[in-house]
Amino acid sequence: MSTEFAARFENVDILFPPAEGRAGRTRLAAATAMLDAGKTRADIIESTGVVVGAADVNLEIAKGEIFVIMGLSGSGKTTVLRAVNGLNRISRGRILIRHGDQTVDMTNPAPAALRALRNRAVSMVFQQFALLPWRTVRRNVELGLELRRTGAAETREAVDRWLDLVGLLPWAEKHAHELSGGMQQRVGLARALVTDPDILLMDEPFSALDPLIRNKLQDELLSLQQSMHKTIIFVTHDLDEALKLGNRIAIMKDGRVIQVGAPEDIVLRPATDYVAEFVRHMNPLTAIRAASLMRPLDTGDDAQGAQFSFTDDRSHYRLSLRPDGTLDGLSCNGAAIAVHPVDGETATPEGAVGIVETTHLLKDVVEQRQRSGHPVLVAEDGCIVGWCGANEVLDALTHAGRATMTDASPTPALAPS
Ligand SMILES: Nc1ncnc2c1ncn2[C@@H]1O[C@H](COP(=O)(O)OP(=O)(O)OP(=O)(O)O)[C@@H](O)[C@H]1O
Repeated sequence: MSTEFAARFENVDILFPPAEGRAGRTRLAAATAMLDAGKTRADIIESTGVVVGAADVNLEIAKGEIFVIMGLSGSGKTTVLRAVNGLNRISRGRILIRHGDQTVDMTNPAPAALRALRNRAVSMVFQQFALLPWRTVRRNVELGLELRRTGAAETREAVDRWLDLVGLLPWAEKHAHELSGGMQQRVGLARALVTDPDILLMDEPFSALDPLIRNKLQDELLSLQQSMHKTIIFVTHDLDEALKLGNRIAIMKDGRVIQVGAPEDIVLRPATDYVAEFVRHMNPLTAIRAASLMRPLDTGDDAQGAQFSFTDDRSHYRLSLRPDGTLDGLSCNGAAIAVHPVDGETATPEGAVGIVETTHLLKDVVEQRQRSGHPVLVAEDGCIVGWCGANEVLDALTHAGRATMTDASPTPALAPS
């Protein structure tokens, strides 16, 4: 990956020996040899007592992305996450963390470097919120700044700002037990972000919440991220959550990473039967984006404006593009028809054709089709690049998880008419 990395794992093993000291080291050496000989986790624990938390993990997490680590219980997600801030010791390989213009090697960090990293570069949000019950909301959020000995005025300003951003300013003087679970986790989030870390570690932060609140907090996190651009490493065992939040997802099994990819890579091109099995249970509406399901317009490299025609649901559409790729006009069965860019703020007028961006989800496309009764146009940076009709939507709904949409039956590009 050419983008700047925030964290990089290079051939990382994390093994948990049953004892410390020399006995532990001997067993670790035996376990490492077994790992290299291709023995399973079960074999290794049986003969050496060593638990393989993570094995041969290679990851590059880009600055500013939400990177999700997903897998079943015991697959090694938390083990990997906790290695980023030094809570788990690396047995072999190395982890590099970027902090400002420095690169910190987490293999054997000096205590002072580790403290500085935890105080300034990496913050964590926990599943069970981990708020201090005797402190008010405000005093909980202040914690990280207190450890840094930040001045009172600066602390107040930062805490107020974050409490406001998570919608809890009116609750600043309350205690944790007076807040709902969702509100407590918002405090956890504000507490982690108030120190302005480079990397935010989130370990199943929404798992303890009921589905409605969970969904709301996911939306809030995505909306905060639009302005924060933090590097977030997010652990979950829920594929729908992973697909919704992740720019990229790593799937783990038995301590190993078995696939890393964008949500659509995971859904449409699962690397193994194991991943495909997961994907069969996901919700395609919130996983597939317009870019994958659309039928592309084949405008060529030097299109000088063009006319395209297509048929959807027995209606005939013609669209013309200007030389810069923007829409000039659209007709349905010979009659001009209005279009409306879908921006999430203003509702599409009845009967108008919606224009979604390539990043919009299948659910947005379905909603637009439902609303207008017409296909949906797909744009990228203002240029029309494709459209989604009934067949494209059906294909996406029925083929997702069988990995046939793009591999075995590619949708042909439409040539200019
Ligand atoms: N400190 C530790 N000492 C010994 N074994 C550990 C330790 N931490 C994790 N393990 C073991 O490592 C393996 C991976 O655990 P980990 O907590 O990373 O899994 P996980 O995918 O996060 O699971 P969960 O979703 O249940 O938290 C498990 O077998 C676990 O028992």
